Amino acid sequence: MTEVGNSRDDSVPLDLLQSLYLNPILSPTSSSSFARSAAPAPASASTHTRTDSVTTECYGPSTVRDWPAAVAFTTRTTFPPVKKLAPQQRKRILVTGGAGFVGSHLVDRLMFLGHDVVVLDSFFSGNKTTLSHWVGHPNFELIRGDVVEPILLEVDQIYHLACPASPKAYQRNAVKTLKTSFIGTQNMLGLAKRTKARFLLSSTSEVYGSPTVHPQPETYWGNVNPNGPRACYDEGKRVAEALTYGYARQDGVDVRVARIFNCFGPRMSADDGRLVSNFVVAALRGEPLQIYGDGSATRSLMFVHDLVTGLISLMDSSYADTPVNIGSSDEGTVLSWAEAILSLVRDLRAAGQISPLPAGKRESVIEFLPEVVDDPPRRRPDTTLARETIAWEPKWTVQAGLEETIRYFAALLAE
Ligand SMILES: O=C(O)[C@H]1O[C@H](OP(=O)(O)OP(=O)(O)OC[C@H]2O[C@@H](n3ccc(=O)[nH]c3=O)[C@H](O)[C@@H]2O)[C@H](O)[C@@H](O)[C@@H]1O
Repeated sequence: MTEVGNSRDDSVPLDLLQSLYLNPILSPTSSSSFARSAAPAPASASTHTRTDSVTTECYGPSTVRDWPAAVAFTTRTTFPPVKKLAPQQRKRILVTGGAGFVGSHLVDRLMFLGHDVVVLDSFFSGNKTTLSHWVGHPNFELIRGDVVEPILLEVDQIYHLACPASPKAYQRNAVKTLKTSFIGTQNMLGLAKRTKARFLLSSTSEVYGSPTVHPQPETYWGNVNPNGPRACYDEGKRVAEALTYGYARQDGVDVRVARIFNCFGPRMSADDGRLVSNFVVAALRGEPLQIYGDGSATRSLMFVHDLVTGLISLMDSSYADTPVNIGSSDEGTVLSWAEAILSLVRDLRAAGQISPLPAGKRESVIEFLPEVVDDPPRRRPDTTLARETIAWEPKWTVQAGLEETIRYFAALLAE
């Protein structure tokens, strides 16, 4: 695969995207000018060069008159090349939670496509390093702020992603998760109403709870425990959906809702707590892969570049009637995913693509722990609607996505 995207207009070369999360870490010597040689620029691309600084010879009395232009260091950063869009095509896009795992990949894509991107993030579960490569770019703005506070901005589109997504993170502060889902979504819908921006809510497969219908179509209303440990997220996202359609019906806000199914990829944090990051990190460290329960629960795994393509396709489509499942049909048991990850790590090690096991460590084993409360026993999206309305379906195999993720974590752990 050389391009990522759904159509000619929204495609970005894969190696450009990779250069922002993989190449610089894998080859430290290339870090100062990464993307330049590895990645061909798209046809109509412009490169911005930032030069902060002036001279390093400013300490003698003769140069004092140059103050304050002179500073004591010189930095020079070449930004990755971005498309140059005509003013009528170029949008001002707000991404809440843009410093998070999914948000940062979405921001990379929107930046490469040539838009003006504003990120609003509280850094509760996001991380500044995911976007550091754009800081200072004229098309990019990073605001530290919490969506539970209203904000005044002028934008054309809002991708509302802000909310911790891993069960470990969203259960850590259940009330905060609920406030983010309700008040945060209300604030962003209010902003959409005022600015007439199109609004996309990142919802979740967790609105289906422990499903009694399989696979899950958007018409299924779900089976959620309203007061269990996952309720803060499941019910939070359900009320966020209700609010979204409330603003659409009552105030004419132009809305889209994506129900996201088990996404993984580079930039998940090593202690994120979800299946793929936990198993990959454990396998790389030579520690046990811990399965909660007997490993028979199923999940359908989707690689992050596919998700981002789905989000952009949905935002830019005319389909606004109902939520749309964005997920992969590649369903497997938790045990089968653990075994697949162990075997891929073994193969990549044998091929010399990642470093050998740490000294004194043996290859990981699988360990079974007690199951967690209300863990959905199975999950697979029915993606007919996505195919029919936004012409989207995943292009990455789970194996290709896992290999990319393993290389990323191997590089991260080696740092
Ligand atoms: O993407 C989704 O559809 C939703 O799924 C996730 O929830 P969950 O499916 O429980 O995600 P994981 O924490 O990755 O767990 C998947 C399965 O693996 C198991 N698991 C996870 C981690 C681990 O170390 N061991 C283990 O056995 C879990 O018990 C569960 O059965 C996230 O909570 C949501 O943000 C997201 O919207």
